Amino acid sequence: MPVEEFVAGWISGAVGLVLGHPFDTVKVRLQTQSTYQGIVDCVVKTYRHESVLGFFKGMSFPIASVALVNSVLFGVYSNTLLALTATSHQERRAQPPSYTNIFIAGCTGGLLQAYCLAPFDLIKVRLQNQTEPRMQIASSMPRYRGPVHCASSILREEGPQGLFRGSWALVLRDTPTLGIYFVTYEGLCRQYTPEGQNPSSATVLVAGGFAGIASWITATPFDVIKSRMQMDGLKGRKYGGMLDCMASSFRQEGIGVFFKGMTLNSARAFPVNAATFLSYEYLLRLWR
Ligand SMILES: C[N+](C)(C)CCCC[C@H](N)C(=O)O
Repeated sequence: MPVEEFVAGWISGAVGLVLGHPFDTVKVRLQTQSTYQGIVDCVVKTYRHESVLGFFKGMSFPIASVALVNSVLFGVYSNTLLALTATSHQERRAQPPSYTNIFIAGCTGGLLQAYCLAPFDLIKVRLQNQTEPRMQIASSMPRYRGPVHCASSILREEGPQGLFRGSWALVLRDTPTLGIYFVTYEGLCRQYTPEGQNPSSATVLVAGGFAGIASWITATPFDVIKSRMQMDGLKGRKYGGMLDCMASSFRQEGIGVFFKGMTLNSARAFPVNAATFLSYEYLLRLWR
């Protein structure tokens, strides 16, 4: 089993993650809290109240887990393609796999990475939603002191299954949309690269960026539901389950609720995934 893909997936994921975290924090807050009027309002309030550090809340666990999550995504994707088409990463430029196989491999990678991601993503979302400034008076101490305290509190208060809250919505969000992700990336690379050659860095950046946007636009409706399910349970249970969460969000806020955070998801997706694919391709070529 080629190991390079796993390692390249890990490093490239970390690069993308740091770049995109501030966008992600604002998005999570807009999706789950109704105190903000919009992106600008949320940015201003976060900055005033919590300084620039507020935007980086909840980042340490994703950094630690991106190794696992992204290496599972890229590693499973590449190895599924190997099983389906009997071509390794090096051979794929000369013998390009069909889009159906790329889609199936992307979905398989997406499904498995969603399960690894679930507990880390939950902790990230809970920490991002703490709006207390870092330095404070005892009366407004945030509920969680950090990622480890957050994980242990959830285990204690909500049980082990509490750590997987929202994981169904996460699986539904990631499985088809990671198929779309790789199909878009490959499609754009092929479009702009002469046959049999490796795509140029500019092509990889643009194809990666648009793959991220296509995947995040389609993922946003389940992303909203996922974030809301993850916050549920913090102050008692509000939703009877995923379907109930969808129905009651729709009833209260209309169809627009499923598109909350779409602008930010797309704005974040371009740089994050351009960087991810560029470093991924670069590392794999380096190790050949
Ligand atoms: C499938 N979905 C769009 C949800 C995620 C795509 C993941 C790509 C990258 N790790 C990122 O954070 O943008």
